[in-house]
Amino acid sequence: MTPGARVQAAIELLDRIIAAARESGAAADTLIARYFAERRYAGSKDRRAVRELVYAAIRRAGEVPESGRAAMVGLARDDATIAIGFDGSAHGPAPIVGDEPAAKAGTAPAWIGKRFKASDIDPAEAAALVSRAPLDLRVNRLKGRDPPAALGDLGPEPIEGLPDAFRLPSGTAIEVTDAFRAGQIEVQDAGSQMVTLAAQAEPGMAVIDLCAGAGGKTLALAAAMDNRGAILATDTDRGRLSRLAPRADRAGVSIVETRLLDPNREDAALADWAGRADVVLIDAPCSGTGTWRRNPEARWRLTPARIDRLVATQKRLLDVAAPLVKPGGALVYIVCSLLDEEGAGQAVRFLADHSHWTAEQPIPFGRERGPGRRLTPLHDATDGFFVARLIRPC
Ligand SMILES: C[S@@+](CC[C@H](N)C(=O)[O-])C[C@H]1O[C@@H](n2cnc3c(N)ncnc32)[C@H](O)[C@@H]1O
Repeated sequence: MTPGARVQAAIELLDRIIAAARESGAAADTLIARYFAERRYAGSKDRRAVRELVYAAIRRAGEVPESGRAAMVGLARDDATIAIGFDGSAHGPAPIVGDEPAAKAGTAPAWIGKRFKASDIDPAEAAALVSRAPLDLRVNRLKGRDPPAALGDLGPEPIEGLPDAFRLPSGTAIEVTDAFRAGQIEVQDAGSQMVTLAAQAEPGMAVIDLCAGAGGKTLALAAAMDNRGAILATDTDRGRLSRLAPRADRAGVSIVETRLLDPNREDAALADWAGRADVVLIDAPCSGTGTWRRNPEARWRLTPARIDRLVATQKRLLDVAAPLVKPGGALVYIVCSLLDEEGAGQAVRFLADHSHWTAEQPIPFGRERGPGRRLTPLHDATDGFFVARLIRPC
């Protein structure tokens, strides 16, 4: 593809991604995969280059751009090498005219910017939320403690405080390695590994992973438990939960039972676990403001109403989880959001509503935020998280 054809492809893709963001359609990665499935003639170098252009345009625009062309014109105004692609050739976009509208550069929609300010996220912290994330891995202790030797050539870097973690440059194709296929390593952001440590999971414990999804944290808990004890992994999303069992098999994990929950009827489905869990971990559904490094177009999809709904679900899940914890046990509350209303605010509310519960220091990472701790990309070089460890009275 010529430089012009690459810019034109990026414009077409951005149009689809913008429409999907407005209509709650498919994610950018899915749309990019579909686009190239229809264009088999594009080689891997072209695909990579177009993808880079698309993500650079997404990262640059805090508000949803008017159009794919406006997004790319904005990028071209910052970078002359991209402006060359607007060449008016057969497969390229028309040349940029003098006062043509361009998407404004920014970090987040203005209304989210205000909420960041209220949560003490300053502009430098907010800007780091849309930087490029590295690729973090967790060595699966159940299959050996050292990073697989075969990955040595990729230059794995250790991550301070996390003996099982190492970091590779973003974009490393890890899924094709034998070590990945054999379950020796899992892809998991360092922040996600850090907040999971708040569970203090040990062999023999009974643990509920209430919002287990496809099991990212479930597998880390099982490894910390040396595959001894019991984990109940639940979720309301059948598709995500169904991906957990094959991942557990690959990782050599056999202590996990999965259970699909009905939204709003979780208590009935969990009655057999009342007062039994050493730990209930809630990795709650949230706005995901802490994970924009990986899916920056997510900030175009958020609305105040959606955050209100998430806050209500988080509160409900905390109330569902409390009776499942045994006396003296712990409720670990996690969100990958930097907004206090989803993080520290929820923990404060829970402690006010549940007398005699107390908050313990959850992890030795990040910075204190209310009754818990917060990790941010700028301060901790991880995705953004809030975590609290709440103890049920004996
Ligand atoms: C942040 S994700 C979990 C990610 C997962 N723990 C991991 O580490 O990969 C939040 C999950 O909460 C689930 N969820 C939403 N509402 C729920 C509910 N009422 N009960 C249980 N899970 C719920 C979503 O389907 C989603 O999988």
